[in-house]
Amino acid sequence: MGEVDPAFIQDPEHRPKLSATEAEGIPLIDLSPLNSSDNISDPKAIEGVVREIGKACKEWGFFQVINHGVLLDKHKKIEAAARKFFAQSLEEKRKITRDEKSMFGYYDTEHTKNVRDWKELFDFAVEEPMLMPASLDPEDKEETKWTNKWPEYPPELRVACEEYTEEVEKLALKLMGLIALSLGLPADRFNSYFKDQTSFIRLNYYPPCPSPQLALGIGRHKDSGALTVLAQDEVGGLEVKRKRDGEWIQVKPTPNAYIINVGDIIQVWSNDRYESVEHRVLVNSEKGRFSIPYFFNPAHYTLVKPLEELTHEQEDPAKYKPYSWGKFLTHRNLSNFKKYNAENIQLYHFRVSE
Ligand SMILES: O=C(O)CCC(=O)C(=O)O
Ligand SMILES: [Fe+2]
Repeated sequence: MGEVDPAFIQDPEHRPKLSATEAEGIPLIDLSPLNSSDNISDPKAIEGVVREIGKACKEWGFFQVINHGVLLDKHKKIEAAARKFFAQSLEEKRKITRDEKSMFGYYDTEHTKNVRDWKELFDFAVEEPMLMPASLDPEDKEETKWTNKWPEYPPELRVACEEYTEEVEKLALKLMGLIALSLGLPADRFNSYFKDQTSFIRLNYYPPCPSPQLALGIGRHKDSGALTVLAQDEVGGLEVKRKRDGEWIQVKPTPNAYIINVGDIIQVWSNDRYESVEHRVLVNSEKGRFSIPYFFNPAHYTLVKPLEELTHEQEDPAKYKPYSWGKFLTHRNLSNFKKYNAENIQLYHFRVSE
C-alpha cells in the first residue's frame, strides 16, 4: 500500500484529530483477587472487582484488565508469529485469502461503512470446524462447517494460535462470569451459550500510512459478538467514543494489559443496561501496528434476545426482537463478497420501536 487510494479516504466528519486531547482513559481493573482461588465461587473476595466491572460496563462499555492470568509467553509467541506472517509478500499471503465458504484466512480489503480500512488481517476459528447455518433462509436448519486456512509460513503460527486461544478463552469465560454477577445473575448464567461457540481470533496488521489524517486502520464500528478481549502492541491508535460526551478517547498501551469491550450481544442480553460502544483505529506514517482481538461469540443457533430476568412486561419491556446469531454472522460474511449496495446488517434493525 503506497499512495492513498480514494477508497481509503474518510468523509471529513469522520477523519481523526491527530492532536488528540489528553484525557482520562478507560478504567483499569486489577483481576488479582480472582487468582488466589482461580474461580469466582467466593463472592466476598471478588465483590470489589464485580462492582468495578459493572461500573465500567455502564459508563464506558470498555475497560482494561491487568493480572488477568494469561501467560505472557503465549502472547509473545503468537505476536512474533503474526509479525513473521505479515512480513511476507502479498502474493504469499493471498494464497490463503478467505472465501465465500468460510470467513477464515487472510484478507486485505476489509471495508467498514463502505470505506476501506488501512489494514491486513488473518482470522481463525477457535473451535474447528465451526458450525454455521448453511444459508440465510430463516427456515433452513441445515448446517455447514467453516474451516481454518493455515499458512505454510511461519510453521509455528498454528500452534502459537492454538495455545494462545486456550489462555484467552479462560479469561473470556471469567469475564462473562463477572459480568453476569454485576447484573445480579448467577456467575454461570451465560456459560451454556458458549458450547459450540463461534468465537474467532483476528491477527491485525496496520501498515504505516502516508496519510494518517485521511484514512483509518478501522473505521468507527461496534463489535457485534458478546465480548471482545483485545491485545494491542506498544504503538497505540485505538480510540473509544466516550459515552458521556461523544469525544474520541485514546486507549494508551498498557504493558501486559488486555482491553475488554462489551459487544452487541451483551447489550441485547442486558436489555441496554450495558451498551456496545463505537471505537476505531488511527494509523500513523512511521510505524506499523499489530493487534489481536478475540471475539467471544455464542453458538450459531443462539436466539439473541433480552434475558427474562432483566426484563419486565410493563416496567422494563424487551427492547429487541429475537434474532439468530448464526444468520446474522452469515449475512455479514456474505456481504463482504457480494458488494451489496445497501447498508450492512446492524443491531438496530432488531430494535423494538418505542
Ligand atoms: O486494533 C484494534 O485495536 C481494534 C480492532 C477492532 O476494533 C476490531 O478488529 O474490531
Ligand atoms: Fe472492534
